[in-house]
Amino acid sequence: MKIRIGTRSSKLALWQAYYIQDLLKAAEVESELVLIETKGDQILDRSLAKIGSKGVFTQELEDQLRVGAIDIAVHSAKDLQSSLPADLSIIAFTERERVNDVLVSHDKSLSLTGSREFVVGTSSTRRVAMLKHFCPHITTVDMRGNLQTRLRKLEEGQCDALLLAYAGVHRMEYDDLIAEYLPTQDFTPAVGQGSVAIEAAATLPIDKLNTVRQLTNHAPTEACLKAERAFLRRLEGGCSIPVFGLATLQDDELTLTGGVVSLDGNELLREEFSGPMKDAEQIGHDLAESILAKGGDEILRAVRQNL
Ligand SMILES: NCc1[nH]cc(CCC(=O)O)c1CC(=O)O
Repeated sequence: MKIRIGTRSSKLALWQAYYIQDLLKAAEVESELVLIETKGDQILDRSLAKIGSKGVFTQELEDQLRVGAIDIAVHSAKDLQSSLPADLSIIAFTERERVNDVLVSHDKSLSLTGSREFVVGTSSTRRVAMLKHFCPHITTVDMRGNLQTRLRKLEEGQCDALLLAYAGVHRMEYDDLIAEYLPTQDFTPAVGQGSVAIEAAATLPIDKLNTVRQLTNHAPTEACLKAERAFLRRLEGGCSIPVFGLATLQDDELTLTGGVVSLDGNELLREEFSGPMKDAEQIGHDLAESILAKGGDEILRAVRQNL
């Protein structure tokens, strides 16, 4: 058996693809990487929210899954839209990395907890809105491009710091530049942050599916991501709306905290729901219903009009 692994060719995407390849190799399962360019890789001069986030980093990979040119597609779970077409599914979620966002800078004395004013580069609507909410003294500048591009912009002085997912910073070995780990209680990460998701078409032969799943899936992470993704799905969101969600497990009890923040940062709704791990998707759905009923629907309507 040989597994063809489809991946984008950014350094982070390649790290993820090699990570999957290594998990397969440990069980002597052969694989090869197939590099695929997506719209998100080509268009670098417009914000993701404006391109329309739906499938911007995934569409071309999904096309190749459908025609059977690749067996699996590897994604950051965070970048995968919350509802997939009926003929595609996620067959595994890898064990999650630390989920925090981190402040990245050459100036290690920078912190978001004080009142010091500085400029933070980010292209995420969630991070911009959260900074407005928790740190109104901070100025943000839009910063597209892969991690290497953003770091170059930091070097050039276009901003004083970047706000990024720890997972990506660590995987690219930029830990030395971490000035601060943001607490997840306030800066709750994006749904799926820190896990690698494997997508496959319904036509993937069952022996390949079982092999890949058995060697790469992490059951506790899967339960958490199912809850988070059900939450996001009910809000009809992808990674470009200012929604956050994080599930954790204690024994078999799953706790999901999540919410939404208005683009101006003025309103932030957050709630926490718990229940047995087997009800992960129900918990996510129920949390979303509650957030919508408490004013989340209004916030999201305004967000969609503004993007
Ligand atoms: N939206 C881009 C993206 N997709 C996944 C990661 C980091 C790795 C991860 O969270 O799995 C990043 C960069 C970032 O948000 O800093």
